[in-house]
Amino acid sequence: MMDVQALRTVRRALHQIPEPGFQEHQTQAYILDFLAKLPQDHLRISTWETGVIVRIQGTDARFRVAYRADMDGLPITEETDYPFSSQHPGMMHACGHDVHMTIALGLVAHFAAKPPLDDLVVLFQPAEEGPGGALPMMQSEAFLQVKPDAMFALHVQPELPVGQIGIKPGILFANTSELFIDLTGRGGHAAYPHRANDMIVAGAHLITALQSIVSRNVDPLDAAVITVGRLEAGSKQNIIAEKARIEGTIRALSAATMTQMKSRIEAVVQGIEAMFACQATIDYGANYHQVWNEARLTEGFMSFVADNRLAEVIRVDAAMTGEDFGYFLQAYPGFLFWLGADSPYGLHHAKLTPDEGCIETALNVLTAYFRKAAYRDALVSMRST
Ligand SMILES: CC(=O)N[C@@H](CCC[C@H](N)C(=O)O)C(=O)O
Repeated sequence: MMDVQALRTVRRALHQIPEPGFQEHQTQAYILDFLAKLPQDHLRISTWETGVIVRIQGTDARFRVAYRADMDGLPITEETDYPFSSQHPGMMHACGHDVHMTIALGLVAHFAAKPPLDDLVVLFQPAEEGPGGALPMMQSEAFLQVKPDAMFALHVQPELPVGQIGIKPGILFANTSELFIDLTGRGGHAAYPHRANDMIVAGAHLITALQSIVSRNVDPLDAAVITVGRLEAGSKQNIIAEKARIEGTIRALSAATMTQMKSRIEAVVQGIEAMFACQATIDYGANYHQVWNEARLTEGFMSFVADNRLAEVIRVDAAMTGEDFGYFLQAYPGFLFWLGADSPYGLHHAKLTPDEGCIETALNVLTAYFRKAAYRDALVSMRST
């Protein structure tokens, strides 16, 4: 394995250059530069949009498996005390994608020097936070040329200690949909509310009404979330706002509940239109398919990691996070696991500080798993059923 200090240097370099989805140009250039310095005999490197696809030729390939890392940052102003904090104002790697990419680069470096049995494809995928790079990458010619038999990924988990891995078969992450609602009324002077149509008041009612959907319409034994993360309205304290924009996300463990929530949102929005005599439009933005871990591969991986004492494996509950890796897992068997990264602040927080020790844990687990082709039995049994 590459030495730990060199990998920390890679993570810190990537941490400094967070970029929005499909704008990961500097990140892509860094990755390509890193890859160019590795032994090239068994590597085939291509790009797709701002992503990178690396194929490592196996020595006795019976299967082709893929490992995916996401690349984009978030529009958050970093508040860590890192000497290597973000150099891109207003952007931060606050979801651990810098760590994910470092692990993927460590994996390529390891197998470039001594190739695995099966073909291993390592994907650097843009735009996980939005608008979603997995689906278009999966449909791209570049990906179809390296179509795998199975796919794997991880996500850092600040709430688990370093050395622990959290996973379960079946659903791990929720179905998600973005939510953008634009309200249009009539602007005017603050002193003449009766001659205007105030979209701040309409927006405030709408946000409150949206909260009733999960609490009053969804079966309490079913898990669902509606979060409004952004509200934009008005220009000055004494001007009545003509427009309001509400941005949020909807999550559900079942696709049927997602459909039900959308139809309730539409009814509530129609009610707001009637109540405030305004016009509303709804846009559901990017929708991510649930992350569903294939049972045989997942159970096999859990036993492999535990039996070889590579990490402490715990069976976790499903989470309401989303991941466009869910699209890959809809089409290809595989799994995603949580990697303990022990940060006092969570994902999407300006002070997220994952413990870099998690990089070593991940590489110990993944290099052993791919080196031993420990997924083969599960794939063989899936072929025969
Ligand atoms: C792991 C994680 O935090 N993923 C994101 C995925 C974003 C999905 C989409 N942009 C949305 O907001 O619905 C998450 O927020 O869970």
